[in-house]
Amino acid sequence: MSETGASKPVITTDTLTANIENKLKDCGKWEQFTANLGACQTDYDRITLLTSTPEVNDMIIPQFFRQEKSIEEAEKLRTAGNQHFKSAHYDKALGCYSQAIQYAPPASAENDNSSVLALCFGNRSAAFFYLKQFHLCLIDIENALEAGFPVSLMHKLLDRKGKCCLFMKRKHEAIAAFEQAKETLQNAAGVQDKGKQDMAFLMDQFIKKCRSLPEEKSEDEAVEFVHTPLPTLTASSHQIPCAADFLTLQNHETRGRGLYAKRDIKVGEVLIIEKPYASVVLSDRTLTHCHHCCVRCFVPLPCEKCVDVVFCSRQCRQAAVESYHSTECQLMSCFHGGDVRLGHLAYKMVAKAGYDYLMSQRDALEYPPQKDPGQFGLDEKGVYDSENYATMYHLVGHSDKHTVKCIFSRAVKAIFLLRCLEQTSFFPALDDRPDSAEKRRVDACYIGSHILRHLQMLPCNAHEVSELGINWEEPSASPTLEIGSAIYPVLSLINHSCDPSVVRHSYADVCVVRAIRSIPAGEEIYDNYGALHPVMDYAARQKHLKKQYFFDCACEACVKNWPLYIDIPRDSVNFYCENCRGRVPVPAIANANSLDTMACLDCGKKQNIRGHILKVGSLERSFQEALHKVIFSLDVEGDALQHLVHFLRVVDKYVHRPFSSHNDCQEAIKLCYAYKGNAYPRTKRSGNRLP
Ligand SMILES: C[S@@+](CC[C@H](N)C(=O)[O-])C[C@H]1O[C@@H](n2cnc3c(N)ncnc32)[C@H](O)[C@@H]1O
Repeated sequence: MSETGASKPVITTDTLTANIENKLKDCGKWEQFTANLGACQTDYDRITLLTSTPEVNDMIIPQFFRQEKSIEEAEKLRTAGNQHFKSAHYDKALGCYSQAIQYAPPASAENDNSSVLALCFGNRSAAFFYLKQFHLCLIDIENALEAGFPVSLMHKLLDRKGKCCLFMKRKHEAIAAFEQAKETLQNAAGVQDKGKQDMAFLMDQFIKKCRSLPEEKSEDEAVEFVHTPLPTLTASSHQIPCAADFLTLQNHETRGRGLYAKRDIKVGEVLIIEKPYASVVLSDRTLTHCHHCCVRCFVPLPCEKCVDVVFCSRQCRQAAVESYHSTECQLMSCFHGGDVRLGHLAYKMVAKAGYDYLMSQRDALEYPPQKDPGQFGLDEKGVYDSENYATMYHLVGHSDKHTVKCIFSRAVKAIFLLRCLEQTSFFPALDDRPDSAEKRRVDACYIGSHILRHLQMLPCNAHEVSELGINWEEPSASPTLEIGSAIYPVLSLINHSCDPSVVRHSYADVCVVRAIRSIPAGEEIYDNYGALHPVMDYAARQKHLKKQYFFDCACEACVKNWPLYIDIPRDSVNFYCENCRGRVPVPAIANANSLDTMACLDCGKKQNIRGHILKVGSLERSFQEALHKVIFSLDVEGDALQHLVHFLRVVDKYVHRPFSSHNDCQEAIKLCYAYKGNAYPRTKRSGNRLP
């Protein structure tokens, strides 16, 4: 790795693959090489072939370009921030201070300019204060104190803390901060005695004001900045701990493993709350979203060593460093320059599992004790646990269906990532034993085979981590933004339908799965793989699913060729036949009283379903009102969501899909749930400004 940090041109792994292909063609070895690659049976054989072919191996040298922490750069950015601050451009000042914080090295024994980081935090706290973001200001004051804020300026920081607490009506904290501020005045540099007296007088005035405040309980606003509190499962499954106890894992002849309902599941019930085994934020979000949990950072905290990632809290930073960040810190620009995309996730999965685990589990992973593929990933107690690496190892990869060229490009990427891993402390150091180098070569091929395996399975198993980009003017037009990618071993068990029964939402990087239509006992749970029947026609859906997921969809919407949303007939609704669950067409729900007996289109039986029609019709008004509240005002605090859920439960009982009101209701419910998860900005009035 370059120790100089000098800028070097960076080549993407796609270009690298093309260059290697050209080189092999130029020397007439391409045909034989691809034939050999096509004949390889395992990922280990594939990695071994590429690494033992000099024309390939010698070209896969990641270019390491890293930007170091720099006091000079930090000071430059802090000065720019101060200029914006003086002109009362607090938003711009905030941006500069956040960048300065990225570059400022933390305090250390060798680093006598240690207060730069603390000063940057202090400056940013001032910008938050003037933006009236008192909660965020307090966090940065704590950051400044932790980073060693200079004693000579401490009175200013504590005075700001007092004022923040006063604005937030935290009476006792405010008094304590002003008292402390007064005490530290004696150390204030460059302030005459008279100035100190004036300041102390003002602080006393504030203390008086605080004392006159009523006693109030302060509320923790922190969670509201990013998402509402996580829901809970009523009871969790013994077999799949992050899933509800009414789900079970089964194997289907053509669809493979899937999750099934053990009892009737109602619209709105929570089925799964899963933390990913690993997640990554997208490369354009690395300075706005937490590297560990993907949540939007309002007070970004830098990594202490690299300038490329931010964390939302000390806890996340510590968890990342202890688990995997030490094996990627300083390599982030290499991943971005190499444009490895999902490769970073594959890398992180292997880094998190660790060398010792992967070596010790080699036999168990390659030759699982279970004979039935439907049982793969279950541990010795029969538990399918998302924290168990074996669950991911056995996710469907379809490696037999990829073209040789595709395997080649993924294998190049895997070796690129392996070389990155080799730059870190992941592998044990070579020792003096004569076979040490050879053992390392074999180990490296084995670790590389895991990266390649994940690169093949991630395109059909990884999920996005999302955030609702709230458009307060037109809530129904709020886009769902992709902020990261993650691997959830349980979610990955859910098969696809173009008419899904569940919907997923992110709370930080935790995924919450809820029922979006009624699911009868025994039915399989269906997610959607980006091919929804109301908005994508049959041919486009089939093409997408075949290309990325290698199957022909035979869901009800596909088999019955349901129309697109805009083409769903509005002049007639099909109710369930009491005899055969077939279709009884009803021309106008509103005129149910005038309707007589009607015949089922499927079994021909005549019946009077006026009672059912009236039940649906009686909800029409509350449904429309709730829909209006959600779609036009994103009013999710009242009972709108409850009305929508009730409407859907009743409609599901009596009416066949497709039914346009069913779609409208589902979309409104999804918007409510999306708002409860990651959503930004969460308030209409001020928004939460992004540093
Ligand atoms: C994310 S995995 C789902 C879990 C998978 N069935 C398993 O056994 O691990 C996606 C893969 O499952 C299969 N699959 C998903 N939905 C399907 C469907 N509706 N029909 C047939 N196969 C399906 C396809 O092979 C697809 O690539």
